[in-house]
This record gives sequence, structure tokens and C-alpha cells, in this order.
Amino acid sequence: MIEAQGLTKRYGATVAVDNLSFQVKPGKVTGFLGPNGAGKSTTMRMMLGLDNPTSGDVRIDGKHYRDLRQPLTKIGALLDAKWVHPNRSARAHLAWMAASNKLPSSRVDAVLEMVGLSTVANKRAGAYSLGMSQRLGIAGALLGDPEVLLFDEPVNGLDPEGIVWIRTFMQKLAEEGRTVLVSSHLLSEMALTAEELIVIGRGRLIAQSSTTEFVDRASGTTIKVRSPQLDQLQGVLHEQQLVTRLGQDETQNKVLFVDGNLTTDQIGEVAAAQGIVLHELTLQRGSLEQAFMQMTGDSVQYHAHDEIAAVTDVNAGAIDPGAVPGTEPKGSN
Ligand SMILES: Nc1ncnc2c1ncn2[C@@H]1O[C@H](COP(=O)(O)OP(=O)(O)OP(=O)(O)O)[C@@H](O)[C@H]1O
Repeated sequence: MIEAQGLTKRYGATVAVDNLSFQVKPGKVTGFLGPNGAGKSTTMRMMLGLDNPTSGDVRIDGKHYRDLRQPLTKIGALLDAKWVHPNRSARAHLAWMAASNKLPSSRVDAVLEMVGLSTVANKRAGAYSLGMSQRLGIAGALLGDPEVLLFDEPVNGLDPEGIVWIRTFMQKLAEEGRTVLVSSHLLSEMALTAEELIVIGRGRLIAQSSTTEFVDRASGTTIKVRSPQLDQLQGVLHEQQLVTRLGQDETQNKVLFVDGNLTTDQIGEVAAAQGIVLHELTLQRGSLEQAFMQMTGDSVQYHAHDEIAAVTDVNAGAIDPGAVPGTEPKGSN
């Protein structure tokens, strides 16, 4: 388990990490999500004792990294896959790591096997593709068979096959009962990889929740209605305290947008009860990445305690297809 408490890091006038408190639990992949510059790498460096917090602290199973007796047996990390000496082979690199950390040399072949590099283990690491370098980095993280693993943007620049491999591998490590924290700036990727999410923007905590809950809240829905009796329908819906807006769709038709995560069935029934003719009833979902960028981006600063309000604002923005590029029709339900 990793626990951060009021973790803060300033570099001069820049507040890279701002009063972060969270827990990362074993047995599941936890995504550490935020746009570039949000403070993910700085937080991970502080977990590994590579940077000191300005205030607050972060502990691994109750201990600071510097107090761990054999750190690699407790926590392993992949921060930068390309830090390996290019003229060293994967095997030589891991053997050096094992020797300098007093780990049994038998672990070298074990981790090479785990990450699928056994057949190329004697080739120089400088000739490796990015995908192979990432695997070597993961092998290094696993050398001490640690309970806690940190991966900083491990799928950046990888092809789809490499991405799927890393995703599956992380899930397997979590299933073994390990604590797995993986950072990313892509919500779409984390939605497929992580069970839990810690979301930060500008160094601050925006949300900590299950991925499903976060995605549901971030991707608000709206219903588009076309009808020759739009004004009448709008009046009826207003009477029911529903939020609606008249507008135009992409083909310049006059339409009514109904907010509030309703179903098309509900709107259809209201219309039928009033004898209102409908020509179209479509459920639209806001673009997830767009909503996420609005929550974490530069334009608005959100705070953890404003989380619900922030998500509500995002949903309100996402109902207007003109305002939110990527709003996609999803068909009626
Ligand atoms: N050593 C440093 N000196 C000064 N500023 C720094 C330093 N390290 C990070 N920062 C600043 O702190 C902020 C957070 O950076 P950090 O690298 O932790 O973000 P990140 O979420 O990991 O983003 P990325 O994915 O782009 O690395 C940024 O504004 C960055 O410029």
C-alpha cells in the first residue's frame, strides 16, 4: 500500500504537487491520471526518494523509501525505459542491478522470461525497440519481486500490440496481489487498464474513485429531440424541472437538447402522453477525453472538494455538440 499525506513539492515559484493525499491499495491496477505537467512524475519520484517533498509525505507500507532495508524487494519502478547503458545487453544490465542490490542472480533469467526477452537477452540494449526497452525496464522493476510497482507512462509511444501486452501484464501483476500504480495522460487508456483512478490536475487531487464511477460521471449524456412541436415539448419538460436548450444539429435542423442523464424512453413517454409527434430521439454521449481535459486542464482549476460540481459543469458543456468537438450520437436506447 502507498499512502500520500498532504504531499507538496515546489520548484521555486512552480507548485508541481499541491497537498496531495491518497491511498493506493494492493490487488488492483490504480491509474495515476493527469495531463502533461500535472505532477505525476514528481509524485512518483518522491515515492522513490529521488526528490524530497517540500511538505507532507509519502510512505510505502508505512515506511519512507529511505528507511527500506532492501528497497528493490519492496518497490520496483519503471520511470524511464531508456536509461540503460546502450552497449550493455539486457542480461548484463539486470545482472549488474541484481549484484549491486544483493539480489540472487537467479532472478535475472526469471524476470527475462516473465517479460519475454529471454531470446534477445544477450543483444545490446541500445539496439532494442521502444517496446523491448519498456519490457527491459519492467524486468528491472520486477527483479526484487516487489509487492509495490510504479510505472510512469509505460505505454507512451508503443504500438497497439505493445500497449495490449503492457496492459495485460500489469493486470496480471495486480491479480498476484501486488500494488500497481501506473501513470498516464490518457483517460481512454486508463479506462481499459485500471480498476481505480487517482486523477490530478495542476498538482491537485481532482478525484479518487473506481474507474467505472469516474467514467460514468465524466461522460455525461444528453438527448437530442427533433419534432414539429419542439416548443410545446420544451414547455412540458420545463414543467417537470428538466434542463433543455433549443439549438441546431449538424444538418441545421432545429432540435431540443435535454440534459440530465435521462433515457430516450423517458422523453418518448413524456411526448406520447402529450400527443407530441417525434421525428428523432437520440442519446448523445460527450467525448470522454474532452470532458477529462476540461476537468484537469489549464482553463479551470478544480479542487478535490469541488469534484461533483466540476463534473456537473463538464456534463453541462458536453451536451452542446457545437461546443464540444467529438460529441458523438450513440443511437437511441
Ligand atoms: N526539477 C524540476 N525543476 C523545476 N520544475 C520542475 C521540475 N520537475 C518538474 N517540474 C515542473 O513541475 C510540474 C509537474 O511536472 P511533472 O513532470 O511531475 O508532471 P507530469 O504530470 O509527470 O507530466 P509529464 O507527463 O509531462 O512528465 C511541471 O510544471 C514541471 O515543469
